Amino acid sequence: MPSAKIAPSILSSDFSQLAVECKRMVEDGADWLHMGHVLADVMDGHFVPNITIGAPIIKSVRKHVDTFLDCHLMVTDPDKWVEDFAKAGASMYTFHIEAAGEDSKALIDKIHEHGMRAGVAVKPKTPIETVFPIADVMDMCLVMTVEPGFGGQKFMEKCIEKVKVLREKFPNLDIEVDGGLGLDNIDIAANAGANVIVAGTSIFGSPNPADTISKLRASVETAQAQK
Ligand SMILES: O=C(CO)[C@@H](O)[C@H](O)COP(=O)(O)O
Ligand SMILES: [Fe+2]
Repeated sequence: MPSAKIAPSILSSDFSQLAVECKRMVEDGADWLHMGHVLADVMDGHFVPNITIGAPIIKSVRKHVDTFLDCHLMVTDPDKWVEDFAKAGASMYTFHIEAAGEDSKALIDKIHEHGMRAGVAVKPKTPIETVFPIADVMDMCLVMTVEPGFGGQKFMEKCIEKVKVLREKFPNLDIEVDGGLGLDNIDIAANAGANVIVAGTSIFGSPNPADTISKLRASVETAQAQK
């Protein structure tokens, strides 16, 4: 079973202090930093109704931390940004299967050629079976537990069934959950087999982020020990 990793989502950070916020999370025990990217695509409209940050910000953050940068691309044309993110210092490039469709396998190859790990994200309404044909080439599956676009939304428990199905079929795969996760629902995700936990609001909004990170990790490790 792959190890537990806690990835605070910088979407919930103070963007005016981004490097300081990232360093604070690393000092508080974060394994990865989850960098959500929602870019406007002027040709196609938006994948989600929000715009946040892109590769230039990753490049700036990379100067301050050597932590694993887990980049979640919520964009209509994920193929377009691979080179920029690789050059900027991204560690993982996770794209949405809804955006890449039939081109997913070729996109994973391209991400690998650019020296990054490849993650594949699925929105709440997308059946998990859509990733099965590429499961042997992807490095991680991101199961969204909210509709992508914003931090601070309510956890959708029904998405956890997908985590169970994936874990059963792919015991060694990194399975990431993202959206509405915190100490009140982490056990549900951990018991289903998720090992990479994204948490924005619950970590950045905690009076003691180090304690929250440590409790989230303990939940995953306890669930893994019981399997
Ligand atoms: O990808 C996304 C939202 O689309 C996330 O990574 C959020 O940033 C998670 O934030 P919380 O739901 O934990 O506040
Ligand atoms: Fe995310």
